[in-house]
Amino acid sequence: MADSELGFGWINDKQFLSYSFSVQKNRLKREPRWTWLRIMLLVLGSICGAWLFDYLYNNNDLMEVFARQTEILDGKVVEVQCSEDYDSYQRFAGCTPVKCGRAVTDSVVNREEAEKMLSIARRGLSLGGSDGGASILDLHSGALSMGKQFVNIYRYFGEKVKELFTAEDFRLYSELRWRIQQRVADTFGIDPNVLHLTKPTFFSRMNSTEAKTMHDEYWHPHIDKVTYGSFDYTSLLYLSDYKADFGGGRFVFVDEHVNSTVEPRKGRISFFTSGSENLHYVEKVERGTRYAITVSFTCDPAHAVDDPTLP
Ligand SMILES: O=C(O)CCC(=O)C(=O)O
Ligand SMILES: [Fe+2]
Repeated sequence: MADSELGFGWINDKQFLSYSFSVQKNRLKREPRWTWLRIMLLVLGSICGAWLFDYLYNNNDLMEVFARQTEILDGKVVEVQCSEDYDSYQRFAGCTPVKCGRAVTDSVVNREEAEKMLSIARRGLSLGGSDGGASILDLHSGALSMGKQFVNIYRYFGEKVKELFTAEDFRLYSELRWRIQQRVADTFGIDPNVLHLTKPTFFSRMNSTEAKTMHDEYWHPHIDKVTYGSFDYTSLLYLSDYKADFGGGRFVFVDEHVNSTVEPRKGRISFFTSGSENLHYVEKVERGTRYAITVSFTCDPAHAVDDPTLP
């Protein structure tokens, strides 16, 4: 065979055979190293790719789950350092937070009781509702979202309200409020009797309808002590289930490095000291409807309110 037919004009058959043998030998020698290098590059590339995808397309904030919807928590408590917010207000020894933190429990209110509270929320909110995605009903003042404003259900609907709620509804509210108060006091090492219910105490209903007024914009980070003044300890009783009833709408504690979420679960109570050590927001609800009730406590007897009662 002529050299030219081989296509390698500058070597003959014998040279070619010996060349290809030595190339194969070298390749065999090099192959394990190259294979490992390729695998390592592939793994590294995949990790970087996944990280980049997550960074570009998912929420950029680092998040950890404090309470997952599927968990049943007896009581999960995390202590955080108290902010100085409480110094701007009168301090009440044995009540004003000196130990601050956040906690979640699924064992204070059962799902049946939460279902009954949900029924109260549905009935009350059926009278009105915001044009945007967030409606509230404040049982204490009677404030109900209506279109782009609020009305007083007790004045606006008069007798109709009496037909809507029963004495049992209000009894249940008082019973659950007292149980929550005891758990809050126990967790933060204070006497439950030094705590007072404070206003606003309200049901909330959130969905994905576009906001029409600033009252619909529940997703801004805020400090309850600043927003509501009298609050020292905030509690939230969730009346629907994250994922099953709605998407989005997780509660988020905003922290320096990693935010942490509470996934609502029917009957779950999330409670925390109300200062800036517990800056938080609610994620936008993406689908379905999310119900909750805010029940909060003050140390200041001047801001105490009685339990709501039948008008
Ligand atoms: O519904 C929630 O999870 C929180 C609501 C809230 O932050 C508030 O009412 O101040
Ligand atoms: Fe809040």
